[in-house]
Amino acid sequence: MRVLEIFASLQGEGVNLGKPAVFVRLAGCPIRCAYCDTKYSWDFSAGVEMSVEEVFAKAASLGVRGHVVVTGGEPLIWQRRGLEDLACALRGLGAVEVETSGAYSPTPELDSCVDYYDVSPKLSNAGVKAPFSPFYAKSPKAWFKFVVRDAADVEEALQFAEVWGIPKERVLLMPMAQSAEEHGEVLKRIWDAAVRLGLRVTPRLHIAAWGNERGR
Ligand SMILES: C[S@@+](CC[C@H](N)C(=O)[O-])C[C@H]1O[C@@H](n2cnc3c(N)ncnc32)[C@H](O)[C@@H]1O
Ligand SMILES: Nc1nc2[nH]cc(C(=O)O)c2c(=O)[nH]1
Ligand code: SF4
Ligand SMILES: [Mg+2]
Repeated sequence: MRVLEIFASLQGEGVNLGKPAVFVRLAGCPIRCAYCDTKYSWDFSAGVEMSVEEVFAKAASLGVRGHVVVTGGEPLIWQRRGLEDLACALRGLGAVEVETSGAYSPTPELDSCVDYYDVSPKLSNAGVKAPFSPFYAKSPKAWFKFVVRDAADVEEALQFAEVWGIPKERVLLMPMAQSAEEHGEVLKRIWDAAVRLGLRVTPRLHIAAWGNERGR
């Protein structure tokens, strides 16, 4: 697998917000959202080639236990090429959370070693057409993080959830932002729509604290 970075931080997004965690960021993403804050991950040949054992050893050496986040790029492109073994090995450090666009359903082998899917389905604000696998709507391990920047996006997120049968309690709205300033502004823009439509909002903790600093 090609690995971009392995670091310790707080989970800054989603249902596990605030938990200390080890992050493993894999290279490559074919989806290419306009708002992506990790464009350096798109290249499939970025990062360095590492074995499952090497990734595990580096992740374990950081000393954080309890939670592991596998992200990218789009980590599911590494299915059948080591991702299943990696997820199962990382469980030795804690619960395994996979960050994914939801474009690809997991293999049964991957699913057996994942504790949480942090799915971020793509709305029109991504500026691309990305597929969405209905697998996630039915998975008790999946939570849905919609990137929104205004009230219209909040409406679209709710519609998406309704169309795909995603339970409303599993929906989290997340501000589209790459700086603390932008983060605060977008929170204010989406606030009233979230209240009106009964949707939960979670911040991006690392963006509020550090901006879009790599390794945070
Ligand atoms: C870089 S992606 C990697 C995982 C996967 N490719 C995905 O999109 O879920 C990690 C998370 O960052 C979110 N994200 C990327 N750019 C963002 C931005 N500018 N504002 C808010 N969230 C963003 C994505 O929606 C996703 O939830
Ligand atoms: N602190 C922190 N939390 C995160 N949760 C998901 C991230 C990602 O880039 O996938 C991320 C990230 O890059 N940093
Ligand atoms: S799917 Fe994720 S990594 Fe890929 S471009 Fe979109 S936000 Fe970035
Ligand atoms: Mg990130």
